[in-house]
Amino acid sequence: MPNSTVVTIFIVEDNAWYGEILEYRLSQNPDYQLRRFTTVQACLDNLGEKPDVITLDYSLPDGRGDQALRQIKERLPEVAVIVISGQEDVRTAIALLHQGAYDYLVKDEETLDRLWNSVGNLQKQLLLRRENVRLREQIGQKYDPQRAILGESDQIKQLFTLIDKAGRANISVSLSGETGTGKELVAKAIHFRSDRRDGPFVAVNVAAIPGELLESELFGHEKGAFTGAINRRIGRFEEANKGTLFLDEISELDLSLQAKLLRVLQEREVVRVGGNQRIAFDARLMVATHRDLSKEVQEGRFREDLYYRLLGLPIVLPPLRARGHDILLLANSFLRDFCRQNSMAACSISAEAQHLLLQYHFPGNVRELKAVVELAAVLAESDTIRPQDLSLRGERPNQPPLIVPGSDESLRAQTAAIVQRYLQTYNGNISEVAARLQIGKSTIYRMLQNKDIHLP
Ligand SMILES: Nc1ncnc2c1ncn2[C@@H]1O[C@H](COP(=O)(O)OP(=O)(O)OP(=O)(O)O)[C@@H](O)[C@H]1O
Repeated sequence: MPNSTVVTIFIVEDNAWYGEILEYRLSQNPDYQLRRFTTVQACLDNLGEKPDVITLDYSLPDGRGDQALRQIKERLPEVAVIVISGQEDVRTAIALLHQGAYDYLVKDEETLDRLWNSVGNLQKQLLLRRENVRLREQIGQKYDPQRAILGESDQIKQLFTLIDKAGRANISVSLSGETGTGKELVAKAIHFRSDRRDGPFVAVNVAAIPGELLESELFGHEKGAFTGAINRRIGRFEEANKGTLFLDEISELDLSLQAKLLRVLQEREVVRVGGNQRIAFDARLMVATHRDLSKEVQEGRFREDLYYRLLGLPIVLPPLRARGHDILLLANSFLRDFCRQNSMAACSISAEAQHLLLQYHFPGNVRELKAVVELAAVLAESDTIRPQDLSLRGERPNQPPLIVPGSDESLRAQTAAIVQRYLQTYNGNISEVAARLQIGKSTIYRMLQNKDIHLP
């Protein structure tokens, strides 16, 4: 069954005429296996058939959509429920999405197309999931994140060789490269190629944790070790037992913690803050930094003995601007994924925009490229991305920089700002805004639910 392309869909609709229309539209895909019910109870009675998708009329004779949704989800948490309502009600939509509905559609002239797209997207996700399960079963191992590293340039080919070597040898690995070049991605790839792949991959960004909390984050603490230590907590070293511990931005570790880390690595034991028991750990260490660690040593900010202990196999990630046509390969891949995930028409990049991307210096590297391309897909007024849709720093001096390096949040904030502007212009008319931006109404409802935007 996991390999099958069939999607089982229940249509729950008491209006016979409308039910017929929905069934007719969906029946145009021969892979959709359809069943129709007119009451919540009849739907519940047949959940044993394990439908993949349920389209649920909000007002059924024996129950409202939210109650029905709860009952369905209690019994079949995996099923995707698309609620179809007679009238648009933002509050209800938000509540339903919050309750786990996959989508919320309003009965209007576009419902059939939206339903078709929504179910189409679900089918793609479902098939991917099934394929994934099948492959895992077939090769008897977990998904290989090395496949997630895209690139055909010589630099990336060399990187694959190093990942392979690092996967086979159980030595420390130190990754360096500018922000957003893929250091964490590579660390994960090495972990999943190593014989520790069945153990955990634990990542800690040293720079993101306040100094006073870092020691307990890494090594754990005993109950009452300090104000606020209400319970005992194991640290990341213990958590990574039998797996890999990835310490990002290692150069930000202060000198006193550097001394503690060195001792832990020498003795292969940790002592929780406020405790005295020595706890052995078995984790492979990988570290990353965007700084030149040897320079940090020279300038006295990083201990030399720790540096040599951590260095292991050094891997340097090239900046994106040095990867030639990989830029376009990555851009097209990010664009395809983004359009698919957001039910947008597939976009392409015009020759002029491609030229611009190839010329740009990408200080935020792959992370920046991803954000630029996704934002361009939102801003583009047709299905082709043109140079004016690309928010490249320094390209348009009159505009504030749209993408902040190192921040995945920036795209979200920018998208929200655009949607908010449109909502303002179109007096909060969600259908109008969705149509103009070519995004699904459910995307807007989700943004409202997350309080990224608000109704004017
Ligand atoms: N070669 C690649 N193929 C596909 N995606 C990539 C590639 N390199 C990086 N990415 C994506 O770019 C983003 C940034 O990657 P990652 O977090 O690994 O970078 P980093 O070097 O660890 O960044 P930082 O130094 O800021 O922590 C992630 O979304 C990652 O999946």
